[in-house]
Amino acid sequence: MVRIAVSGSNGKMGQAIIEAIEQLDEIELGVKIDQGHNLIDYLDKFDILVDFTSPVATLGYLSICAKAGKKMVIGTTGFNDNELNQLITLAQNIPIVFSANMSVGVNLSLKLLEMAAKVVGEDSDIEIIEMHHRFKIDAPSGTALKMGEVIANTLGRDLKTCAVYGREGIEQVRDKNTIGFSTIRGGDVAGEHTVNFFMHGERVEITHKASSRMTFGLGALRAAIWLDKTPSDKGYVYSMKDVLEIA
Ligand SMILES: NC(=O)C1=CN([C@@H]2O[C@H](COP(=O)(O)OP(=O)(O)OC[C@H]3O[C@@H](n4cnc5c(N)ncnc54)[C@H](OP(=O)(O)O)[C@@H]3O)[C@@H](O)[C@H]2O)C=CC1
Ligand SMILES: O=C(O)C1=N[C@H](C(=O)O)C[C@H](O)C1
Repeated sequence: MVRIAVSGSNGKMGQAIIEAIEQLDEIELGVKIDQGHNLIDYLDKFDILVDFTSPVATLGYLSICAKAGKKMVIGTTGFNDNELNQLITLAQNIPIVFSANMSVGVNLSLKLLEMAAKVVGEDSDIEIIEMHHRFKIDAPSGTALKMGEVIANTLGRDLKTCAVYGREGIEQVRDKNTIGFSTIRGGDVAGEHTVNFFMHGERVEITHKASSRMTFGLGALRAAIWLDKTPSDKGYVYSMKDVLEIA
C-alpha cells in the first residue's frame, strides 16, 4: 500500500486527488497538508507527496522532501525560470514526477503534436489556444507552454524567442516562425487546449478537452504508484511520458 500525502488539500486539485484515492485499492491517504500544517511534522505518515499548489509552496515542500528522502508528484504550474532551476536542483536528491498535465489524453496529444510538427510544422502558422476556469491565475497554462515547447523543439526553434503571447493594436504581419498563444478564462472550464496548424487551403487542429479534474487526479496517482517502484536514492525529474511509457 502506497501512503499518499496531499498538499493543497483544500484546493480544487487537492480535493480531486482525495476523491481519486478513494477509487484505488493500492493507495491510501496518509495525511492532508494545508497552509496550517508544517510538513516536517508529518514525515512518518506518507511515502509520496502529491502536490498541486503554487510554485512557492511546491519549492518549500520539495526542499523538505529532498532532505527527508520522500518522493514527490508535482502538478503545480506557473514556475518562472529561476524557480524551475531550483526545482531541478532539489530533485537531484529524490526522484519526482513533474508534469504540467497529468491526463493520459494530453500526453498522447503531445506525441501527436510532435508528429504534426514534423509533417506540416515548417509550412504552417502555429497557434495555441487554451481555455480554463475563472480562478486560474497563471497564463498561458503550463500545458499550452509544454505544447509550444514540444513543437518548437521538433522544429529546432527556441520557444523563448519564437513565442508570441496575445496581440493588440497595429502589428507587423505574422512572422511565419512564431508560435502564438491565446488565453481564455471563464466559468468552470476544467481545461481545453487546441493547437492549430494553419496551411494554405487547409488547417489541422489537435484538441484536448478535460471535462473533469478527475482525469488529472487519477493521472497523478498513477504517477505516484509508478514512482513508488523507482529507487529513492537517486534523484531525477521524470514526466508523465515516463509514467505512460510514451516513447
Ligand atoms: N498538472 C496538472 O495536471 C494540473 C495542474 N494544475 C495546477 O495545480 C495548481 C493548483 O491548482 P488548483 O487546485 O486549481 O488551485 P487552488 O487554488 O484551488 O488550490 C491551490 C492550493 O494550494 C494551496 N496553496 C497556495 N499557495 C500556498 C502556499 N504558499 N503554501 C501552502 N499552500 C498553498 C492553497 O491553499 P489555500 O486553500 O489555503 O489558499 C490551495 O489549497 C495550479 O498550479 C494549477 O495550474 C491544476 C490542474 C491539473
Ligand atoms: O489550473 C488548472 O485548472 C489546470 N492547470 C494545468 C495547466 O496549467 O496546464 C493543467 C490543466 O489544464 C488544468
